[in-house]
Amino acid sequence: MTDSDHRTVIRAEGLRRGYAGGFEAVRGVSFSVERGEVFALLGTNGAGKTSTVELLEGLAAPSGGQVRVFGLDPYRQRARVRPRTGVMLQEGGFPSDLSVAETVGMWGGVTSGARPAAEVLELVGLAARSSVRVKQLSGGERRRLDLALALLGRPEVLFLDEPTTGMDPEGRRDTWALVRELRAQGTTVLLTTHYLEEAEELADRLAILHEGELVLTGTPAEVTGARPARIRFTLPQGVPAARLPLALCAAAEGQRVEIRTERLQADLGTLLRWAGESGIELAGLDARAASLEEAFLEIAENRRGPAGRTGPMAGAR
Ligand SMILES: Nc1ncnc2c1ncn2[C@@H]1O[C@H](COP(=O)(O)OP(=O)(O)OP(=O)(O)O)[C@@H](O)[C@H]1O
Repeated sequence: MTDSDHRTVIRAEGLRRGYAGGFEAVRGVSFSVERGEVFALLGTNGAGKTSTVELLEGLAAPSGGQVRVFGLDPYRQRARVRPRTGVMLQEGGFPSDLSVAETVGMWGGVTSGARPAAEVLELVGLAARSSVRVKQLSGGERRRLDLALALLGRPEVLFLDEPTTGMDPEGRRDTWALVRELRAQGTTVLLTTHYLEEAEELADRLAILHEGELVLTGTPAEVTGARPARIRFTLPQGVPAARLPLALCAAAEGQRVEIRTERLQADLGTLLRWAGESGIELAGLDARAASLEEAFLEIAENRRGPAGRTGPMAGAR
């Protein structure tokens, strides 16, 4: 069975991308995306996300391996693949003197089966800004316009490269709601993001890239579920951490204590009973399951090369 009659919409196998000068930004990446799925590609700055997505979009040919979208080669068979995809690049680059409506109209003119401009502007929450010139839009509004253009052709597959960068929290929530709505209508979404919360909110599955290699793939629950939860608090002066119940695997620095556990509920119960019975107040008590951010940082830390190629941690700021 081929991908074109199968549920698999995107398939990357041993994908490589080298740049002039010999640097290889993508080093043997394999994954697949199923129809109707939101798949997030995460990674530190320079991990190779954009280099990978451009191969999927057919903007460049891989230097090794293979990519298929709808069972087709997106580079060599671009004319057949492109009309079925929507691409939101990191930089839209449209003429800044045109109004929002003119920009959408111009784009619609070269898009087959385009949605009406008013409909697409309504979708991305820009209807009230349609007569404003592009150069007068805020950074977040420009991202919405980028998204509007990507949605014009009612794409089966939507590539979103850092879609909410520059958006305020409300804009981000609106965009998340829109992505969920598109998924509910059957659109497949491949997303890159620096916001781990965004991946946690949206992704059915995710992959973490590091220095051009895929180091982890799974659902958000699989990625975080394999890691311990943690409980943090500060003990009152005069109460040493040595007095904590032995069953708790605690590490202390002065009065500040951190417990790492795979049995969050049981250990939290033990701790609270002990504190209650001893009349001890646990200041700043904080208990939480492992987050995607922790999984991400762990990978980035463990794999940081001696030459320090790894940039600042995305999402850690
Ligand atoms: N045209 C190019 N020529 C040479 N090297 C390049 C080129 N484009 C990207 N690179 C390098 O390839 C690596 C991967 O870049 P890429 O933009 O794919 O990473 P990214 O994960 O998207 O990063 P970011 O999160 O910062 O957007 C980086 O080290 C980058 O400097």
